[in-house]
Amino acid sequence: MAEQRMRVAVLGGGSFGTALASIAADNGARVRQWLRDPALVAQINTQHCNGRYLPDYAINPAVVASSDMDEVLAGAELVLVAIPSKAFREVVRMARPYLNEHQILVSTTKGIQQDGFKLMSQILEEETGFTHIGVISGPNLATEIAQKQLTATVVASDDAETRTRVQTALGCDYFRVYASNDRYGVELGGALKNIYAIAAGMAAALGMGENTRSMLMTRALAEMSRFAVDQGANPMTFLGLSGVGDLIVTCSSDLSRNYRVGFALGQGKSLDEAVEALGQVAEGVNTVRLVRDKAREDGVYMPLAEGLYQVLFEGVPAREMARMLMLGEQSSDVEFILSRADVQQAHRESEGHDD
Ligand SMILES: NC(=O)C1=CN([C@@H]2O[C@H](COP(=O)(O)OP(=O)(O)OC[C@H]3O[C@@H](n4cnc5c(N)ncnc54)[C@H](OP(=O)(O)O)[C@@H]3O)[C@@H](O)[C@H]2O)C=CC1
Ligand SMILES: O=C(CO)COP(=O)(O)O
Repeated sequence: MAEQRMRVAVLGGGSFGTALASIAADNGARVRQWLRDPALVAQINTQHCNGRYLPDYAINPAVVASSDMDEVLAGAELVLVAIPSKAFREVVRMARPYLNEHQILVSTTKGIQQDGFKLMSQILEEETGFTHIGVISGPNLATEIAQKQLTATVVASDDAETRTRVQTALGCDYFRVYASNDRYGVELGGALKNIYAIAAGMAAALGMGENTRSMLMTRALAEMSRFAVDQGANPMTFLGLSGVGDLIVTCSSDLSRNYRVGFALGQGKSLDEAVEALGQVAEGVNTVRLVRDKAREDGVYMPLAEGLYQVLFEGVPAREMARMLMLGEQSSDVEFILSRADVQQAHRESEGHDD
């Protein structure tokens, strides 16, 4: 039986990487976790605790941490990369000499690389040229996974073996893994929703109510779908856990770091103060800049991303931006049913009749 244990490597010692490593160990896998901080390595190995990122979590003692990439990757069949987008490529390059084409490589990271607007699995592909590549994304607050709250995620890959192996490695009685073959759509949803989580946190701090949050989330979904179509992706994927599912959790919970950054901004803190106080990655801060620029470049209408960008980087007060957004174009609810162009045309015709 022992020789059938799956061998899993996790790169990253943050909250999500730690939670996933422990789930795989709960499932009986042999798990090695790579992190660069030797003090944290020692703490995980001796106290089975990650005091910096998940202090109250009892990590499965079978997880063995190390700062030695060779040791962590040797013999691994499945490699989960849980490193923030800014350092993702750098860490994959460090790992590259110890990787081989038989391994399954999966990104868990919900961010975008500025250069070329690349998603993380595209970086995995570029750096390795391997075929077994996938992503995990969904409503997965690490702190709740650590509490073994019932949770679901999506593994997305066009490679069936990748999907199945991840479902086997991570699926258990508190963590369900659904499958998708739309890797780009699943990954894009995970990255985009962080933008709107910042806006939702800000709205909450400003005392805005549930109608407002509901409007924000639904219009966020419309905006994300518009962007997905522009990028050649299938917006139907956003109806799943990695789209609307993740949007709901991240826009509703102060366990989300993006939401917390937004909340701090809404309380009047500067962006630097909010990010500093968080002490962890809030991918949405970078993503809003990249998506806003890309939307402008491609002529995609994204008023929420544009508005948030102006609040974050151009000093427009959040309340003033909310007012401007409320007075903006009143368009179609679901554009796949009634197009924006049709609504705009009807307005023009109505104005013509009024003359
Ligand atoms: N946390 C969550 O609830 C979820 C997170 N995610 C995604 O997972 C990704 C990883 O997140 P998470 O675990 O939460 O991140 P954290 O911010 O909790 O931790 C980041 C980890 O990456 C390491 N790291 C950062 N920069 C480098 C570098 N240059 N070289 C080596 N290691 C580095 C950090 O090491 P050090 O401590 O030494 O800086 C730390 O171990 C994020 O992009 C996030 O979007 C997805 C779903 C849920
Ligand atoms: O992606 C997440 C939950 O699904 C985690 O969100 P934050 O990165 O905002 O904490």
